[in-house]
Amino acid sequence: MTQAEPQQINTLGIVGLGLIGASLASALRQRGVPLRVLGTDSHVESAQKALALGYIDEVVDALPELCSRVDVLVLATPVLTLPALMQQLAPTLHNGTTVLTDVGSVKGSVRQAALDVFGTLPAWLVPGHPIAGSEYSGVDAADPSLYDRHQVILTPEVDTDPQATAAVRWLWEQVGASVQLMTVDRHDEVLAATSHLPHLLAFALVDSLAQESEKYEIFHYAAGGFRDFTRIAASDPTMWHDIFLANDEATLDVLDRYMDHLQTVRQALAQRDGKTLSGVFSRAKHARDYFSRLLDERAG
Ligand SMILES: NC(=O)C1=CN([C@@H]2O[C@H](COP(=O)(O)OP(=O)(O)OC[C@H]3O[C@@H](n4cnc5c(N)ncnc54)[C@H](O)[C@@H]3O)[C@@H](O)[C@H]2O)C=CC1
Ligand SMILES: O=C(O)C(=O)Cc1ccc(O)cc1
Repeated sequence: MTQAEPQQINTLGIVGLGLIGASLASALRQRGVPLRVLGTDSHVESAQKALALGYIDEVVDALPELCSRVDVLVLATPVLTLPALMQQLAPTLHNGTTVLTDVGSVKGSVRQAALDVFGTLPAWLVPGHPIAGSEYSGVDAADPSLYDRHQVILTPEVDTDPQATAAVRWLWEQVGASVQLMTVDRHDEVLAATSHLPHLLAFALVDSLAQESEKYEIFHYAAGGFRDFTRIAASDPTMWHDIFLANDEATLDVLDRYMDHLQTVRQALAQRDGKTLSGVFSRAKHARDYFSRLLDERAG
């Protein structure tokens, strides 16, 4: 499939200057991409800090003005804030001169919000999701190399303007990312398995152990595996509240399958069935070894 050439993009807008939004702005700046970047954040100090650090060129708090002054507008706020933002932007976006994209970790809820607000899926809407991030949040966590050699998934629909998709692709490629296209449903299913379920397990494990009688004493002995779980469990509660409520169905599906498998493992342990346990461990190790180069590349 040939890709459309992006129309000239001169001005970018970012709503939400936290980890993901400010990392994008700082990466564009560090790489010398010739774009004027306007931004806003409901937390006034975050926008001022992004300006002071030179990540953005101007703070523009009024959403209609911000939208009307940019070629591409990126929504980089928690997933459940997106319907209200789209509602506020709708009158300005109806002109169709601005490409709208987002970075939300769930895509079905973004599509539904667009349908609710616009009555149809607009040709200038290109939902997206950078598969890059960390347990840190806020403008202070911005990292200009965050997207380097990482993937960004875009979920355009059949009626999406190819030039709008090309513009968003171009943007992410400027900061070192490689762009993949996917359907919304496939995105939410894959991310439920590879990102949302692991976060749910980490939150639940750390919460459960922290509630036991020794309380926090066990954290003194956290090494290796448990330490890795605690890193994930340090992720932002607001962001993950929104992700799980927005992707509940796909997460429940994969959680149920995982719980079935966990029951099998539990039973094997209760019955001292070493053969079954070894089978589980060997297959898991084989999968990790097989994909280790790919996984290490992404971790860099
Ligand atoms: N943290 C991560 O590792 C990743 C997060 N994402 C997605 O990116 C989005 C942003 O996440 P982060 O940057 O990590 O969160 P963050 O908490 O670091 O930044 C979000 C920013 O949005 C601002 N904000 C919240 N509501 C707003 C509103 N109504 N209007 C204007 N600003 C508002 C907050 O003040 C904050 O500065 C989320 O949708 C998340 O699902 C995607 C990939 C990775
Ligand atoms: O820190 C980690 O382990 C992550 O997995 C970061 C992350 C969080 C949410 C996303 O939608 C994508 C990446």
